[in-house]
Amino acid sequence: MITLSQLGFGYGAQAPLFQNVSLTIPTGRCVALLGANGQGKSTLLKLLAGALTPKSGNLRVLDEIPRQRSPQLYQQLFFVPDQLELPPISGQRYLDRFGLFYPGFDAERCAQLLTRFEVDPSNTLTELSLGQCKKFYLAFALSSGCRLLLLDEPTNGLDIPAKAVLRDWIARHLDDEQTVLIATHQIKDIDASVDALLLLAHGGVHWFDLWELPKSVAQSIGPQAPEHSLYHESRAGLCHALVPARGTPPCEIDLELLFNAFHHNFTGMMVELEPEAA
Ligand SMILES: Nc1ncnc2c1ncn2[C@@H]1O[C@H](COP(=O)(O)OP(=O)(O)OP(=O)(O)O)[C@@H](O)[C@H]1O
Repeated sequence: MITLSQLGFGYGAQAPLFQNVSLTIPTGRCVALLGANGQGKSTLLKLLAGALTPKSGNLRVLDEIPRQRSPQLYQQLFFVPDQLELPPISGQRYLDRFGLFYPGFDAERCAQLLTRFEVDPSNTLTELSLGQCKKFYLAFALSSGCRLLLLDEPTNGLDIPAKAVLRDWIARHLDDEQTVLIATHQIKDIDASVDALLLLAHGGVHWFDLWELPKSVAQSIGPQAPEHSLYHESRAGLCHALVPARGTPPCEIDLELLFNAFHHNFTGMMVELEPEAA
């Protein structure tokens, strides 16, 4: 589905953002792309979408080289950027015109989503609020039938009901042939929907399969950090810790805790949890 081999990229003369990154993202997964500000989340999505050219290495997306921007790839790849610029036409006209480009576009599903998002497609796109624009474009993306959806901060500007609609759609309508990559700082908005993480930290890209993770790590909450804690932090007077699983029944891991552990480059944690490449 997506393969990065020895990928390198940096802007101009700036220090490289990615160096020798090799990774495979399998088909059918819903992946949260996490990283502190400036770690390269949007850049990675733009590389995958063919908007930027790698400086070294190889990148393949749906068996294509994204930078070649083939119509075959773009019929199956939908990129929702953080900032949208839509033309001064009605939403319906936009869908009638650009929906034709996507063989799997489902106009009925799009209309249903727009109703659930409470966006009227007869309105002119340039007259929509930021959140309404986001909802419109997300409804288009989610009903495009594309095999790869790249969503950059999709919940930014969305109201609370719309976030629930987004989560529900991902849980119920994503099929085995579709992959979703979601760059976000709002992991709690989508944590129930994702089944893998890509963490950008310390110049590396770390893959976590959330189906596999509970086999190696567990979470404990108590008055103090357990002796074998890999990482812990205090929240409202209680200590939330990540500990080696050691045969304990699998439990849900707080993804913010996991992110913080990596962000603070807790060396023991990195050694214990460094995942196998997918
Ligand atoms: N067009 C550009 N030209 C030069 N540098 C850029 C450009 N776009 C991004 N950068 C730099 O590349 C780095 C990564 O930017 P990017 O937007 O990919 O990070 P991000 O992880 O998405 O950040 P954020 O969480 O703040 O959205 C930043 O240091 C940024 O300043």
